Amino acid sequence: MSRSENIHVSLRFRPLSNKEIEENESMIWSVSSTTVSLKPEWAQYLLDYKRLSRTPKTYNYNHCFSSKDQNYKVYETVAKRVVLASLDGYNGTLFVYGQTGSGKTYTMMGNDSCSEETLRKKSNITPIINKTRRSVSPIIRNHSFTPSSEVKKDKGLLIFALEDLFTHIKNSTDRTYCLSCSYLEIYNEQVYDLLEFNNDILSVNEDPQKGFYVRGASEHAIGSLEEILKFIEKGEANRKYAATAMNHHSSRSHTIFKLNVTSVQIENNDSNSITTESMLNFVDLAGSERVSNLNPDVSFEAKHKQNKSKENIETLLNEGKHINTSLFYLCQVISKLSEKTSYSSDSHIPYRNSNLTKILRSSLGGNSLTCIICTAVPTLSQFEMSLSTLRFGGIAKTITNNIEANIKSNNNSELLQVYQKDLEILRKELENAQQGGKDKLDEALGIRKKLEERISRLTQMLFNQSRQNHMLKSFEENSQDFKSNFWCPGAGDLIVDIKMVSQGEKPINVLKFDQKGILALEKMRTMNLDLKKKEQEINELKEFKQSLLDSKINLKNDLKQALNLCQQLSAGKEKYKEKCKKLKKKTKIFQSRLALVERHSGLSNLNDEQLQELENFFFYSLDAVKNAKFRKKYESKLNQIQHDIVRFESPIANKKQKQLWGILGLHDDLSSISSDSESSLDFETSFYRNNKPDKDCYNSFASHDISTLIYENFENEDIGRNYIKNHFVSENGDSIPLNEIPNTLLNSKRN
Ligand SMILES: Nc1ncnc2c1ncn2[C@@H]1O[C@H](COP(=O)(O)OP(=O)(O)OP(=O)(O)O)[C@@H](O)[C@H]1O
Repeated sequence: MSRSENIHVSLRFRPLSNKEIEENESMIWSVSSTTVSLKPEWAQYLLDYKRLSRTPKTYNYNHCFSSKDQNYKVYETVAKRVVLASLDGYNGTLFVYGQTGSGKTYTMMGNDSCSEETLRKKSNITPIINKTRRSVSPIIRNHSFTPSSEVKKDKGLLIFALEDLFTHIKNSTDRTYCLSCSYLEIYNEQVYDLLEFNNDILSVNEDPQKGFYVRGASEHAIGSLEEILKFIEKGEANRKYAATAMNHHSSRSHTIFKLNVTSVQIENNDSNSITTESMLNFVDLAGSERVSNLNPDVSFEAKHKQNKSKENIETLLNEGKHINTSLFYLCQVISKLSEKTSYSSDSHIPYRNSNLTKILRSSLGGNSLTCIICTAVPTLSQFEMSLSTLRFGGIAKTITNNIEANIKSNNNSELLQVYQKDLEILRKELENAQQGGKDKLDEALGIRKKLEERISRLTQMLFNQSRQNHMLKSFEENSQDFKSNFWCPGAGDLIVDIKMVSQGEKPINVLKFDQKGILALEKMRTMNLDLKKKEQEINELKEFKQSLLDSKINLKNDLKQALNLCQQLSAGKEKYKEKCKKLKKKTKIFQSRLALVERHSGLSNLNDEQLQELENFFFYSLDAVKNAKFRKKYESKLNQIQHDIVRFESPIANKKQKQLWGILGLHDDLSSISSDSESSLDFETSFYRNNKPDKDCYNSFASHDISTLIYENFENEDIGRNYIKNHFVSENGDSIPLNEIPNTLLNSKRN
């Protein structure tokens, strides 16, 4: 069953620093247990100097802490509840928010030493602007509040929380707890692992079930408080700090210390146990800062002989830019969450804008008891920055989270049941022994020792079991990663085992395997084999897919060809149809002709031969008819022509006739004339000339007559011809050769 709970917000002002006291800075805020307001005289002052536009309001929070309050009070008042709830399976987040130098790291980490070692280091601290990680513990940081020799020890909330947790775990008799931790840093928007420092950038991934998580972050099992403090110290040594005007030891990154708390409740009566799993986040944010506050304190630097290089300033500016940007996105998420209605969904909350908001996703509006401690500087000079922090806190406390304990029911192994029974028996024995008075004291102590041993063994077993489960889960989730981390080149399927790792083979992100981890390795080996098989199957499938693709292409081409063929066929079909139509028509005609033929010939059912004969006959007749038609046509034309000839010839003939008759008459006349041939010839020629007969007529008649004339009038032909030659000329005056006089005329004359 989940329940809603608003984010718990408290406000804390730090005391004035030595420097601020020297500069006569005043504390302008008055603080009660739950409210913060400006002191009236300072409110008026700020209004007068226009640093405030209207009368300031009183700010309410779940708790407010004055500059005199110690970390312990803060822990007891606001953090303890969240921390202890983790033992019952509730996720929790404690985070500190505020401007740079306002006491966030002090609140979270304190200024107390965790070990003798760190105390020894204290005297060697040289706060410098650095780009790289330094081996400086947070708990040995140099405070300018009191002389270093008199540093007042004050543990941070994280240390109080861990101490509290371990005390509770120790006192718990019905549950066994397993703790593991990881420590992350977001520097310039990149996520680093502070416990496995190798400068590898980790990615923040999203999982539908888990939500956002940092992939590849190392997780370390914790056996004791000392162990965990060592991890913190290691992480802090890798964290980035730098000196700025506001803080000589300013955090340049956001850090998230994650504590996984798993508990197993041991029931006496049955083998079922309740397992709870929770996550506690301790978030120390880098402080929002003004660019003007970034310059390192010159006097401080001079004191420490520190060179203020241009490069350092650029680094600081870049860091400041990233810090402010991510804080801006955090404020944006907070603001959106405060506006969130029951209708709006998470998709409207811009968690994805930065790694910080992604990592804090479950703490802001998710399943987590969240407690924000806003830290502020109470001075007049930092008024605006403090106001901004107060507003942030005001908005954040309106955000509601849905909280639900992460409880699982779990079946333990038979061994676990045996241990449970053993424990029960031992407890009873102890009770009996304790009741037996002094005599039984030794016995009771012995039983108690046994009981403690069993408990310790059981704890160890549960812890290993939980670790193993955790690892197996990780293997399943990140099998690919594990493969690449543990794959030994050239060793086939073999996995690098612990020995090889210890011999310096150096796989990256090595998990420290305990004996139980070997089991997990075995499982991983099997998984690798499975993976290989799967890869082979995938390859085969890929090949099959390729062959399918090839045949798809071939089929496509075939289809194209078939389509073309279809098109051609359909075009041919059209033609064929047309032809069929024509043939049908012809057949019809033929049939009708055939019928005609049959009707006229009186024949029926003619065979092919007969038909052929008929056809020949038909065409022959047709030719004959055609010829007869032609002949008739041309005969009539011929007649017409002949008729025309006659028509045209008759006047010529008449004329000829007339001329002939004239010639003949002349001839007679000539005969009767005296023998003076020359005169008759002259006459004759002159006649021709005067009558001008046409050339043909002249030729036809004259030649004949001339021959006759020659023959009849000249005793010698040559003399006659010469004569004619000289005197017989054509119409145009040329003399006509005798051989050209047509003989035909002679015939016609005779006729
Ligand atoms: N409540 C307090 N009591 C005594 N000293 C304090 C308190 N809060 C802060 N300080 C001192 O103020 C200085 C700045 O504090 P701290 O480094 O915690 O600031 P911060 O908010 O973490 O700054 P940044 O964001 O720059 O890291 C430190 O020297 C710290 O010891």
